[in-house]
Amino acid sequence: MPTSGSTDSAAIRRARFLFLERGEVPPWLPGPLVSSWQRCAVLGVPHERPEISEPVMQREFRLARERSETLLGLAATELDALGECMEDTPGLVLLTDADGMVLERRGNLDFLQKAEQVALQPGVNWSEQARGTNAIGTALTEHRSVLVRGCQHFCQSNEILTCSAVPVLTPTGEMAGVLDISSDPRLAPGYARGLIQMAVAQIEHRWFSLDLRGRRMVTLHANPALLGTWQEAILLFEEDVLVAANRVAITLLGLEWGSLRHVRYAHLFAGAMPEGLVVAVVMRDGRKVFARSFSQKPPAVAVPEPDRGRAVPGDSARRVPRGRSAADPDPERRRGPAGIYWDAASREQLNLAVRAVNAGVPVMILGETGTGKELFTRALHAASKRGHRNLVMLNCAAIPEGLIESELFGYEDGAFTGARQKGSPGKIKDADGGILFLDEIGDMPLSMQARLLRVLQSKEVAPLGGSRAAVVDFVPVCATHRNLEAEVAAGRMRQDLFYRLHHFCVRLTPLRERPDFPVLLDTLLQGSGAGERGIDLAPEARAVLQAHTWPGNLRELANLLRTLVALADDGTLLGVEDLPPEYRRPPSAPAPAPPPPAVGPLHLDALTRQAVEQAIAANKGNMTAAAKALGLHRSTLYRMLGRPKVPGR
Ligand SMILES: Nc1ncnc2c1ncn2[C@@H]1O[C@H](COP(=O)(O)OP(=O)(O)OP(=O)(O)O)[C@@H](O)[C@H]1O
Repeated sequence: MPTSGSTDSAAIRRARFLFLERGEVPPWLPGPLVSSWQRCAVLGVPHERPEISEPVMQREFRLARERSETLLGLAATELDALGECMEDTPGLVLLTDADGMVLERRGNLDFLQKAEQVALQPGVNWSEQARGTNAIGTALTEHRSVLVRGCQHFCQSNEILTCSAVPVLTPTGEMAGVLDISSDPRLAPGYARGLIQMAVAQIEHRWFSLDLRGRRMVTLHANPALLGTWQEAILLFEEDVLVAANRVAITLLGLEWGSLRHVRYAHLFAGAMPEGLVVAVVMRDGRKVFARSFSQKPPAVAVPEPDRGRAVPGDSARRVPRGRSAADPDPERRRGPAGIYWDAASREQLNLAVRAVNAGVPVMILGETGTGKELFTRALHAASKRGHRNLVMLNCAAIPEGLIESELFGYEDGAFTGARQKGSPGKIKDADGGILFLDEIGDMPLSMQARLLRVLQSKEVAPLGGSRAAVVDFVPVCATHRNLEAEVAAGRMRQDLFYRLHHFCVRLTPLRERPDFPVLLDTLLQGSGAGERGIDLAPEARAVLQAHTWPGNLRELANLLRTLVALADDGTLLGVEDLPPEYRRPPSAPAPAPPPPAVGPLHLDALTRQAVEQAIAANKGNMTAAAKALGLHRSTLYRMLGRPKVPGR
C-alpha cells in the first residue's frame, strides 16, 4: 500500500481516478472495502472536495444523545479508559449513534485539532453516505468491524486518518452505534482494533444486566474461570424461549439473530435449565460447557484477569448474519461511477427516503423515463440499513403477465408445466431483509395487485403450488412514469394498493426543468472519460444542448455524451457541428429551417443566439440566472448578445 510522500500521493490520485473512470480496483484496496467504494460511487459521494460538514444544531445533537442515552451510559467507562490510553498517542476514540453521528470523543488534544480539519467531531454524521468509505460508516452499513487505513478512505481529505470501528449491538442484535479509534496513519492499527473489540464486548456484556424482569439469564463458557467476564456467552430466556443473546452466544451456538424468539432452551441444551449455580451442561454436539443462570441482576463477580492475548470471541466480522451481499449482482451496471451526480434537492430526497426505508415505510419514485429512478433506488438501497441485504428488482412492464406471479411469489417443485424442476423462492422471498424494487408498478396486472396487497398486509408469502406461507420482511420501493392517481381513476390500479405503496413519494425532475444542467452536463462528460482524454464541449455546443428538450432525459444525455466522446479524437473541443443533427437545433424552436448543406459560422451563431434567448426568456429576463443556466459567465452572455453589461441583472 502506498504510504506517504508526493510520489505516493500522485499514485493514489491516479488509482482513484482509474477506479472512478474505469472501475479498476486499486491493488491496495482490500476486498471488503471494494463494495464500499462502489457504493460511494453509486451514491455520488464527492471524493475530492467533500461537502463541508457542519455539526448539527445543539437541539438536534441533544435529541440524538437522548435517543442513545442507554448506549452513552453503558459506554462511559470504556470511553474514559480508552481516552486515557490515547492521551499520549496521536489518536481519538469516538462513539457514534446508529446513524453515524459522533456523540462523544476522547483522546489526544493535538490530534483532535487535526481531526476537526475533516470534521471528525461531535455532532457530525460519519455515515458512508455523508463521508464516503470510513470505518464508522462502513461498519454501520456492513454490520461488522472495519479497518480503513489512510488512502483506503473514499474521500481524499480523510487520508490523514487510519480508523478502526466496531459496531455495538443491543441484546437483540440491533445496531446501537459504533466505537471507533481514529489515529495517525503512521501508527500500527492492530492495537486499536484489539482495544475496541474488547471495549465493545464489555459494553454489550453490561447491557444484559439492565433489566431482567420476567427473564432468566444463562451465561456459558468452556472455562468456568471465565464465567462472569465479558468473554462469556449470554442468553436471555422468557419462560424457555430465547429472546436475547450476545455475539459470543450466537457464534458459539451457531445461531442467527433471526433465531431469537424461535428457539427454545431444549433445542440448545440437554437437561433442564440450570437454577442459579455453576453446573456442567452438555450441549447437543456433545461438548461440555459451564453455565450459570440468574433471574435477577447477576452478582458482582470477581472478574478474573481477561486473557488479553486472545481475540475477542465471536468477532462480528464474520458472524453477524448477512443475506447474500447485494454488493454486486451486476458489476457492469456499476461501471463509470464517476458520472453519477445528485443535486442538493435529490440528495435531500435521498436522505428522507433512507429514513423512510429504515423505518420500514414504502417509497414511491415518480419520474419520466430516464430520470434516474433505478439509479436513485440503488443509491437508496446502498445508503439504507438494508444495504447489506438484497436489492431485488422486478420490472412489471418487462415480463409477460403470466410470469409475474411466479417471478414474484415463487413456485414449488412441479407447480406448473415448464417450472424449473427444483422450484423457485420468488423475488419477494429473495428480498427478505432487504428491498424489493417494483419498477413500472403502474403496469402491474390487476390480478397480481390483489396478491401483492395481501403479501404487504400479512407480511407472508406462499409459493405457487405450495401450502406453507413464509414470513418475509422487505420494504417495497416502487417506480413509475405513469400518473398513478389517473390509473386508479381509470380502474387500472387498485386504490387500496395505491394507498399501501404511496406513503413517501419522491419526484425526479425531468432534465428540461433542471436548473443545474451545466453541472450535470459536466459530471456526465467526465463520467464518459472526456477529462482524461482532453476532450471538452465548446460553450456554443453546451448552450445548444441546454436548449434541447430531452424526451429521454438523463439516459439520452448520458448516451449522447458517451457516443460523442467515444468517437472523438483525444484533445478535441467538440462544437455544435459535432453534435448529431437532431441536437443541433432546439426541437421546440419555431419554424425549423431546412439544415444548410454545411454548418457554417452563421448557422452556429443563429443556434447559439436562439439557445441564449430561450434561456433568458425562461429566467424572465434575469441575465445572471440565464448565464448560470447556460453555464456561461454573465459577461460572455452579454458579449454573445452584443450588449453592454448591466450591473446587477
Ligand atoms: N443521477 C444521475 N447521475 C448520472 N447519470 C444518471 C443519473 N440518473 C440517471 N442517469 C443516467 O440515466 C440512465 C438511466 O437511469 P435509470 O435507469 O435510473 O432511469 P429510470 O428513470 O429508471 O428509467 P426508466 O423509466 O426508463 O426505467 C442511467 O444509466 C444514467 O446513464
